[in-house]
Order: sequence, then structure tokens, then C-alpha cells
Amino acid sequence: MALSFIKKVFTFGKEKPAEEQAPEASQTKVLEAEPGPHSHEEHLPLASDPAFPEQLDIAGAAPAADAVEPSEDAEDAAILPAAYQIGDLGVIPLSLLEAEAEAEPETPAKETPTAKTPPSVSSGDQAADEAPVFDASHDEVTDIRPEEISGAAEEGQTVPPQPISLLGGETPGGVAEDAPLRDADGEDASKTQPLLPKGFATTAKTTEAEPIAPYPKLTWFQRLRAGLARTSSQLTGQISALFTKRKLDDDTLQDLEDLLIQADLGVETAMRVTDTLASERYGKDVTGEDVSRIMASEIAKVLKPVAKPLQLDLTHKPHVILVVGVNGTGKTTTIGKLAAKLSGAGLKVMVAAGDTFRAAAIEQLKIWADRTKSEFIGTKLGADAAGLAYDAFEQAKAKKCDVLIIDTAGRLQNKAELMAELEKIVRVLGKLDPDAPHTVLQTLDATTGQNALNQVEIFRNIAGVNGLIMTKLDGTARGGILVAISAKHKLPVYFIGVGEGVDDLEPFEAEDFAHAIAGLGQ
Ligand SMILES: Nc1nc2c(ncn2[C@@H]2O[C@H](COP(=O)(O)OP(=O)(O)OP(=O)(O)O)[C@@H](O)[C@H]2O)c(=O)[nH]1
Repeated sequence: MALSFIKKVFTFGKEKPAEEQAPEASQTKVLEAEPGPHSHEEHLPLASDPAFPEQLDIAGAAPAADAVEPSEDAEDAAILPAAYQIGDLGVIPLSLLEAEAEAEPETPAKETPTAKTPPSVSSGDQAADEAPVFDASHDEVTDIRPEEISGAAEEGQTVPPQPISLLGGETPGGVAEDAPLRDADGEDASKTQPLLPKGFATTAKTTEAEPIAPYPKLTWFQRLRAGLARTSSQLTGQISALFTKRKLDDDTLQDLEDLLIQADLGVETAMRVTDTLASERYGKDVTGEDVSRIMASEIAKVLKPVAKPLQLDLTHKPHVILVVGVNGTGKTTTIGKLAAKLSGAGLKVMVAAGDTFRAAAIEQLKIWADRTKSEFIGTKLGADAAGLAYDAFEQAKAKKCDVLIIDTAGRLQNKAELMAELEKIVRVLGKLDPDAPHTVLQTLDATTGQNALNQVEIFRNIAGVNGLIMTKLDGTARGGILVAISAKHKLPVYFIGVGEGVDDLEPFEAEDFAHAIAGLGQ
């Protein structure tokens, strides 16, 4: 029966018109079936699912009417396990097998004890009893008894189970060397052949992937340097050009000041640099390197007072961190990264999906919560964010969480609404603890430049921002703006985001940042 089952797999839908043979037709049916004995979930257990073996029994049971059309004989009634029906491969039409069989003489496959041609159909009526059996790891279909496969082995000889092959002609490793896989039109399908899941093999000629040399992971400073390369190379290039064979005079100082302002560093910092340069080198020859050094030192002086660790008052249970900022600046991602750091350090963290305007934001935070083993609280789309914040605070207290981090929406398009919402969140949290939220963090996207200055102004007024995190400093960042913001607002800068990964959040270091902007080493 096993072979007839395979034939069933391979011929499923063959009699139907071409368009109906598309995998979609058979897949949709199963996927859309009501949950039941043959629902999608039951057919696709995780390999590690302990329930997996029992579920496999289903494949040998009578077919569910809603899953597969009943067919003429009992053998044909075997339900195709979903593993065959869905996924990129879909159902393999018999024409493929026939094409392969025709192609066989031209493409002799290696001598192998395994099948060279599709299995012949065995007779027998053990259909229902001999449903395919998957091993626990879902690696192989072991119901294909090699002795039933033509040319497989001598009668009675035991041949270890082989990975199921879409076409014959396997090498012992499971992949034939020469036989091209043909699609229904007789075309070499190797170009379109998808990557096969584990446990499948194909005769399609596959190009061996070049072994990929392990890519050295850049240090965070290298990523910061790379992210700030645009700012720094533009600056240093222009500075070198400015000071080539020129003594330091009023004109060059003015030009330098303009350059620094254009790089978003702000008037105040630009003047600090030119004043220091003038006091040290006026009337003398100056190199671009001299200027870069002085620039780095002056920038570091601006940044040092704001480069502070994020203070957690763990006498509060929880310490509440409200995260605000324009949408897309990296709030949710940063919350995930913070949660990872905190829970990694053994603190109990809860994250609250207060951005109730975007379903994806709630989902995204839930994923981060799972990933960082944090408690999660969310509500339905469009629900009152302040109500969620209140519930989150109560639950975090009840669960004795150390830290509660609340995500918020950031649509500046509707400033009045946003303002009202954030104010309400702060007010409501204050009812449970007059000091809450204990930290109001604003995320700033380093690629936005000057606009970030206005964003701080707005959110500081709305939500009482008392700390900053600049994200996306690994991209084509315009990091100069952080210097201008620091000079103006003097708000602590706790961390910088240097990538999308969970570990890509670094404590803010004034010297390193200043050096990266000036194009100097760490
Ligand atoms: N390269 C890079 N990408 C980042 C960084 N931080 C966040 N991102 C990406 O920026 C995009 C927006 O991040 P989110 O965390 O969704 O931003 P958000 O502020 O929560 O956005 P809304 O939910 O729309 O308000 C995502 O694609 C993040 O992966 C970073 O430090 N570097």
C-alpha cells in the first residue's frame, strides 16, 4: 500500500485540468478546513511536539470529508499529510515522474541500493493500516519499505530507510549528481527548485553553495563609525580641504563654523570648536587632523555630562519606564533590547503594549516579550492606552515585577490627540505612584537630522521626557544632531542603538561618540 500511497501523493489531482493541479487547489482546502481531525495545525506539528506520533495516525484513518474529496477505493482515500500538500513543493504531478523515467537512460544515475525510479505500485489492501509514519524529528517518511521499491534491494534484504525523494536516481547522500529534474513541461526545473526542507531530496542539479567564511561581527564602535561615516567623512574631507596650506584666520574660522553647523552639531558646539582652535592656533598652520582632534575633544566635553547610566530605583516595584517618541524611531525595538538586558540580569520585567493604534506594534512587542522572557500585557486595537498603562502598573505590582516598560504611540500628525493621550497615561500612572513614571525615555532616530531637535522639544513638553536613546546609529546616521540636542536640552543620553538585533543597544559613551563623529579611532 505504501507505494500506492506514494503514487497517490504523486498523482493527486492529475486527472484535473492543469490549472486545478496547482498546489494551491489542494492546499487551500486543507488549510481552510475547520479545526478538526485534519486541521492545518494538526497536520503541521512542530517536530519536537510530543503529540506528533499520535497525530500521524490520522493519516491512516478515514479521510475527513472537509479535508479531501473522498476517492474511489479505500487505498486512494488516504489523506495526504499536510506536509506533502503545502509548502513550496505542492503536490508532485505524475508527469514529473514520467519525465524522469524517460530521462533516465540518458542520465544514468550512480549505482545505489536505493530507488532509481519511482516506486512501482504494489498491490495489497492494507491501505488504512499502513499509513506513512514519520519519525519523531519529522525527518523521514519511513513507510517506504525499500524492498518495495523497484531495484532497491534483494527480496527480504533490509535497507535502511532513505529520505523520501521527489524523483529517483539518488546518490547515497540523497542527491543525484546528474539527473536533471524536469517540471511538467519537461523543462529543467533546477532553476526554479526551491530549497527543500530537511528529509527531502531532489535530483535537481544543485550548485554547491560556496562555504561562507564566517563574517566577523563588527564591534559596536565599528558599527557606530560606519553609521557616522557619512557625517565624519564629509566633515573631515571638507575640513582637510579648508585647511590645506592655509593659516588659521578669521575666514577659515568662519568657514569651519559653517561646516560644523551644516553637520548638525549646532551653533553652540561649532563656536566652542572654533574658539578653542583660535585660542590655540590662530595665525599658525593647521592641519585637518589638528581640527579633528580639537573637534572631538570639544564634542566630548558637551556629551560627557549627558552620558549617564539609566538609574533604576528598585525600591519601586516596579520602576516604571514610559517610552515615547515619533513612530518609527525605534520605541518597540528599544523596549525589546532593554527588556533583554534587564531580564538577562535577573530582573523581572513586564512590557506593556501601549501603542494601541497599530496592531503590528502590539504583535511586535509580544514577540519581544516572548523572546526576552518578559511578562506581557496588551489590549485590543484602539483601546484606551491610559487604561492599559494603569492595568499594566497594577499587574506589574501584583506580580512583583522589578521594571515595567510601557510602549506608546507616536503619531505626531495628530499632535493634540497624542498630547492628550500621553498626558493621560502620565496622570493615570501617577495615581498608583506619585513618582511614576519614574523614567520617561524618548527614542530619536539618528537618520532624521534636525527634526530630532524639534521632537525632543515637543515630547519633553508633552510627557516630561527625562532621558534619551538615539537609535539607528548604524545606518546612514546624522549623529551630529545628538550633540546639538545635548547642548540644548542637557537630557541624559542612556543608550544608543547600533542595529536591529537584541544586543545592538550600547551604553552611550561620550568619547567614543565624539571620536566617531570626528572620524578618529576609539
Ligand atoms: N538599523 C537599525 N534599525 C533599528 C534600530 N532600532 C530600531 N530599528 C528599526 O526601526 C524600525 C522601527 O522600529 P520600531 O521599534 O518599530 O519603532 P517604533 O517607534 O516602535 O514605531 P511605531 O510602532 O510605528 O511607533 C524597525 O524596522 C526596527 O527594526 C537601530 O538601532 N538600528
